[in-house]
Amino acid sequence: MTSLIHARGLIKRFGDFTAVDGIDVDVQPGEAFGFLGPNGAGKSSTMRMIGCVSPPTDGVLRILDMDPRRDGPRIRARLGVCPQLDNLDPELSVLENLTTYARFFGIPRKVARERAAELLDFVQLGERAGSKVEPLSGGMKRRLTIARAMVNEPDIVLLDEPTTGLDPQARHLVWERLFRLKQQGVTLVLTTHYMDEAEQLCDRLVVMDGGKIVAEGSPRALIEAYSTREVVELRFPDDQGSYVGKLEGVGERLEVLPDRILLYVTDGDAALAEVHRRSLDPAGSLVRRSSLEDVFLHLTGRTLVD
Ligand SMILES: Nc1ncnc2c1ncn2[C@@H]1O[C@H](COP(=O)(O)OP(=O)(O)OP(=O)(O)O)[C@@H](O)[C@H]1O
Repeated sequence: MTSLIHARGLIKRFGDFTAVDGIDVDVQPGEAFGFLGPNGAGKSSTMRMIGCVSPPTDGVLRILDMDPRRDGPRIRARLGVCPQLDNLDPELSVLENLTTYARFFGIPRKVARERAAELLDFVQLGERAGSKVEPLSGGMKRRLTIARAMVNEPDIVLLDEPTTGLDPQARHLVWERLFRLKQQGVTLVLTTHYMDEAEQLCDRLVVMDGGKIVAEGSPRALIEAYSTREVVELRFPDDQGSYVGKLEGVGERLEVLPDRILLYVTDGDAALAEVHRRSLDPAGSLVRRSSLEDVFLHLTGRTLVD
């Protein structure tokens, strides 16, 4: 089967800084594929390359069997994109946000209106068609962005953190719509911080950190591969000084490797937290509270404290 997305040794540099460091990715038709990882892992940079808005610095990238460096506009016409910022037009109504967007793809006005109305029903915003965007809640805006991404009947839908910043109920509504799209056979590629969502939605996941893929597989396989029977109890007081002491106290339950620390947890959703050496102080003994917590939060959607 031909991959819809095929990347080999894909690299993105910003000046001297390497944001995406030689990753390999293949996404098949109908697959829900997730990029998971902490802030700054390189997920959005990867998505922007796939979305043909940012050219790769190096490596092979083929989307829909085309080369983004040559065929960007043709590829973009067949993608649906939900960026992290909704960038909806506040001057336009909910419906017009879709119909205007449809015009960029040369979709005839009548078809655009019909399609937009159907999509608004699909994302449960049919009753808001005539209202302006601004009074909509964050979750509604996100659903509208998903509808907008579907307006050109795309071959691949790219979603950059579709549920970040939403309250649990709004998150659930967005997620449920995405699940419906997946059931309809739409190819989804998304980034997320939440392992629980990734587990429900994604057929395959890559975990990114420091621009590299550090783990890959089905959500279940990843959880099983990185779980142990041991329950790690970590409590982090606010004060950073005593935090270090506490951490040393549970040190035997952390696996400290030359380039990273592995933290194994099995209290419910087992997950792997990888903290690279950059989160250690020069002596290699201090783990900053934010790093461990952030990574754990990003992988599991839960905090370590209590
Ligand atoms: N245009 C840019 N110029 C310079 N550095 C950038 C640029 N875009 C991203 N970066 C850097 O590249 C790294 C990866 O960023 P990226 O946004 O891809 O990470 P991410 O995994 O999507 O994180 P987040 O979850 O916060 O969105 C970060 O250190 C970021 O500061």
